[in-house]
Amino acid sequence: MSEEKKAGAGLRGQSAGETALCTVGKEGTGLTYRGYDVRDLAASCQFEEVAYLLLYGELPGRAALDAYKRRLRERRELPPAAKAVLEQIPADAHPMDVMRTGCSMLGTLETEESFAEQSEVADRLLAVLPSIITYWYRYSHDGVRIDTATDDDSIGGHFLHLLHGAPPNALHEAVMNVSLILYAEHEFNASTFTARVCASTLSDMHSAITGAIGTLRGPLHGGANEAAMAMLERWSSPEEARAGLQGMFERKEKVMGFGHAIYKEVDPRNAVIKEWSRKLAEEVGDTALFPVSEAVEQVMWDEKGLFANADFYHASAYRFMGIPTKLFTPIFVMSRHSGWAAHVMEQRAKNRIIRPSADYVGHELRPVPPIDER
Ligand SMILES: CC(=O)SCCNC(=O)CCNC(=O)[C@H](O)C(C)(C)COP(=O)(O)OP(=O)(O)OC[C@H]1O[C@@H](n2cnc3c(N)ncnc32)[C@H](O)[C@@H]1OP(=O)(O)O
Ligand SMILES: O=C([O-])CC(=O)C(=O)O
Repeated sequence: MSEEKKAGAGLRGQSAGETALCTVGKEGTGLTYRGYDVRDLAASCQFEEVAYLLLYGELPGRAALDAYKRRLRERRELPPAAKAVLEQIPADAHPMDVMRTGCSMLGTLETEESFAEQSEVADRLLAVLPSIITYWYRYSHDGVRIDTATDDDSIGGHFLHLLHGAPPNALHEAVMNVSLILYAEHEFNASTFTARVCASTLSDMHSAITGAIGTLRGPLHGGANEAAMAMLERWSSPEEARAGLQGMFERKEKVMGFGHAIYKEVDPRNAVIKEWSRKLAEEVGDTALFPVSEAVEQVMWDEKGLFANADFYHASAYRFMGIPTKLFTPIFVMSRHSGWAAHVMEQRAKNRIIRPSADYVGHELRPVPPIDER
């Protein structure tokens, strides 16, 4: 990419507004949610506490957290009309399309009539997104109509329970909790910015979240965790991975799960999820995927100066927990919804329609030729 193109391309380095929710890459590395370091949140909080922090402004006390978790548990059931729609979606549909459709469908059944309802809509979606994806998955793949109204304590546990048909062990529930915290919020990334643009027109919450899901789907953004898994499973040893990477470099292919638009030295989420992936590798007795992942990480750093981003070790972590690859990015949705909804609320609180300008690079003004002369 030329320097001239790079300067303006992708709005890189330009501020597009204010937020009190998050900082990304200050001093090149850190990530904070409302002033808390994400590593501290991941070490000592439940995802529901972090969602509450993002949506309501402060970490909850014990009583507020218990009440919030109860509130979310009560909102896990799908309306019959949503189930009927999900049952029509074929098994080979992409699960991100299912998430997008499910969210949009809910917008027709439980429409946000006024912004006074925004917290209710945000919490309802937070509670029901795992139900949407697992209801469709289990119906289309296993032919069962699951009861999504479980009393699992956590959102991560609820998801794994519905997916596998049995409650998860403590390690898996802990990994899901950390994963959901790490993915929850990231300033003006592409999907969040989509949500804010939509909200800035005074549109409804479901529209903003549906648009954000569509944006997260791409392999340059949330879809990279699935793309990283597809790449890693081609190699069964570090040697194969090193050779495979050389081929990718020669063909100038992107290596998914590496690089970042904002971080320049490290993505702080990577070290956290990597350690949990290592624990899971020990649990399942893995001798291939984790060493292959580490070899890829080393080669990318040594030869390209590129570091693993949040998506890379999520691939192996999710695989070790038996989660199908195509459900990786929907888990990202289940988490990032908390950030998206918080941004929608922040945008609404101090709104001006988001409408930048473009540098025109097309034709000079010219006459319209008669149709037979074109
Ligand atoms: C949760 C998330 O969404 S994190 C991001 C997930 N996405 C991925 O992992 C996809 C792979 N990574 C990428 O495509 C990019 O690094 C992005 C999209 C994340 C960031 O894009 P940009 O900000 O445009 O990257 P940046 O300008 O830093 O790239 C610099 C150079 O490194 C190259 N590069 C960046 N990432 C990679 C990569 N993963 N593999 C190979 N080359 C890369 C770019 O092609 C670019 O080369 P060029 O100057 O010859 O065009
Ligand atoms: O910030 C970005 O551009 C992408 C990212 O890491 C995220 O959304 O988590």
